[in-house]
This record gives sequence, structure tokens and C-alpha cells, in this order.
Amino acid sequence: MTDTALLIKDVDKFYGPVDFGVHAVKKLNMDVRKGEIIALLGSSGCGKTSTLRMIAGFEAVSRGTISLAGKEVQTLPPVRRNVAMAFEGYSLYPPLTVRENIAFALKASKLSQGVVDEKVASIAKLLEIEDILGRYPSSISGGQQQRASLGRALIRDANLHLLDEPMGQLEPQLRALLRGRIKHFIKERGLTAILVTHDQTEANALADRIAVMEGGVLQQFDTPQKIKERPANLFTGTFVGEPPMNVFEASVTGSDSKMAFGLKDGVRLEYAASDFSHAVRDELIKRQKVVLGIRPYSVRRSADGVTGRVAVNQWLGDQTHIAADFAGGTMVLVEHDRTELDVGQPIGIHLDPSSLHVFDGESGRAISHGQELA
Ligand SMILES: Nc1ncnc2c1ncn2[C@@H]1O[C@H](COP(=O)(O)OP(=O)(O)OP(=O)(O)O)[C@@H](O)[C@H]1O
Repeated sequence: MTDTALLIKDVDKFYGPVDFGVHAVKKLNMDVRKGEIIALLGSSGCGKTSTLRMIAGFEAVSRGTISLAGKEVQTLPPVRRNVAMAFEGYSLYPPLTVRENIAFALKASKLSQGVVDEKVASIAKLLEIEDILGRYPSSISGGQQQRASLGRALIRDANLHLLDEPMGQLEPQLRALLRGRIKHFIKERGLTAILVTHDQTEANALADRIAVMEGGVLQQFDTPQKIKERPANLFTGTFVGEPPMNVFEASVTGSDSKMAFGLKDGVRLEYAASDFSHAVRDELIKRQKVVLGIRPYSVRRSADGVTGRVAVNQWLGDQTHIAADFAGGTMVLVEHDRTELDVGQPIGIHLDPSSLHVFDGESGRAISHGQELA
């Protein structure tokens, strides 16, 4: 028995003629294990919906193969793929009530009416839509329709559950509540799910692994923690994480005892050579032109740090965001306490070598994360 629920191999999607139309998904390779929750995360137009629709069978695959439970499905119609979907545009049947819409998904399962009723009641409770089960889709709100459609997908036994922005229309509080419940529901039943989202909080909270996409290309496919700690490239590094990672172009020089990064405006960050492993040092000196990245939570203020000037100081109720003019750009720091700093005031900024992410200046690929090579 294979442990792989979904295998995507060398998949391309062109809208219009192959090789000449819009190249929406580029040579995509992904494997999803049974029981995993995967988030496809990326900005608008990055190709995540196209990917989901190819898996579902709503869009033709231009090149490559898609296998579900070990069987190639890319030429099969949606109904023969045993995939449950909650999609925008894959709407509820207007002549049926919400209850009937959700129960309809169980029609093929030949369950007794009593069991169907029980399952519908339980999913409705989970999604907080018990009060609208008797209503018709045209008479409920967008957020309620979205939850009904989610219920219709989750209630099914299927090889794969595909959820496209499943909570996009819900208010933040309800969204946070349902996120937890849905994750529990999926995990308890050992379902495999792929959700599309542009919300990184949602991806982090729900997914075992996140597939970060940009420009039709899969940038990184890893656990939320790995993506945060070891971003594969500059795109992932700056896209995932809130506030975004600080980045500065730099030149590298090194000797047996020292390492230095030269930033704009004559700013020099100097470290002992021993702050970096031999391998990292060799690699950095070889590249010379790099991009330094550091997360706002890792930047420290220190009297002997490099001087920056406060441009913004904002208390957000539970943390302070400070933006400082630094090396021809802006350095954002996050502190947990309320910080009394005036605009224009100089502060010393210290960047711990263990928190530095270094990327290649040309390709954007990660070279090192702290002491380790990428
Ligand atoms: N039917 C279509 N015909 C032509 N181009 C399309 C079509 N559908 C999508 N595209 C293009 O393909 C690219 C990827 O679109 P896709 O909808 O997959 O991105 P997305 O990441 O899901 O974006 P969003 O979050 O806005 O839905 C975009 O450049 C888009 O304009």
C-alpha cells in the first residue's frame, strides 16, 4: 500500500496554446501523504487555484501527470476522481435547502436516513450553521454559503478534500474558531486535505506542510516551522512572516579572524570569524554580493550596535513595532514591551549572527541560516 495520497509530476498549465498561452503553473512537482493537510499559499495570480482545479479535474493538465492513491487521473472527469471539494463557483444547488445540499454529498454512500441526519447535524454544529439548515442558498449570506459548501465537502469520505479559500468570507473570530475545529475534524478522521489560501496565519494554523507558490513556480514545500527558520529563497523569506523579514544588499569580506558585511551608506557589520562555520564563511566570501535577511523579532537594540534612527514607533496593544532608518533602508524591530522612543532618536541596532539569513544576490537562493549552510 502506498502512503502517497497525491503525486503531481512535472505538471504545466497553459491557458491557451501549450508553450504560447499564459503559463500559469510551471513544472510543478509535489507529493502529499495520506492524512496530511497541505496549504497552497501565494499572492493573487501565483497559480494556486489553477493547481487545485487541475487536481479536481476542472482544468485540463497541459503537461505532466497527477496520481491519486497510486492511479493517474489527469484525463478523468471530476466525478471519477473521488475528490471532495469546497470551491468558490462550485456552488450549492439552489432548489435544495442547506440540509439537503449537505446530505446530497452522502447520496452515493447508501447510508440509512438516520445516519445521514446524524452526520449532517454534527457537521452543522461544527460549522455553526445549525440555525440555517432549513433555508435555501439564495436566502443566506455569503459566509453561510461558504460554510454550507465546506460542510458538503467535509461530510464526504474521499481520497482527497480540496478547499479553496474555505473561510475567506468569515469574520476573524469565527474563522479562528472554525480553523481549530476543522483541523481537529480532518485529523480525527485521517482525511487528506489541500487548501488554497493567501492568508499565512491560516496556512500556519492548519497545515502540516505549506507549498509556497509565486509566478507559477513552487518556491518551497515544507513545514511551517522550516519555512520560517530556513526559507529556501528571498521570496519565501520575505513572503512568509509578519512583519516581513528585513533585507539589505551587502558585500562580504573576510579574513582568518573577521567577517564583515558592507551595507549601503558605509554601514559595516563586523563579526568574529568564529561566529560562522567554516563552510558558511567560505561560501559567503566566494559570493561577495549577497542579501542579508533578519526577522523583526530577532533584531536587538544594543548600545554598541550600529546606529539607526527611529522613523516610526507604534504600540499595537501587545507589542511594539519600531521602524528605523538604517543603511539606506528601513529596519523593523518588534519588542514585547511598550517602548518609549521619539521619532528621530538614534538607537543602536545589533544583528546576532545566529539570526542572519544570507541569500545569493543574483538568484535569491538561500546560502546560509545562522551557522548552517542552507
Ligand atoms: N481561464 C483563464 N484564462 C487565462 N488565464 C488565466 C485563466 N485562469 C487563470 N489565468 C491566469 O493564470 C495565472 C494563475 O491564476 P490562478 O487563478 O491559478 O492564481 P491564484 O494564485 O489562484 O490567484 P487568486 O488568488 O487571485 O485566485 C494568472 O496569471 C491568471 O491571470
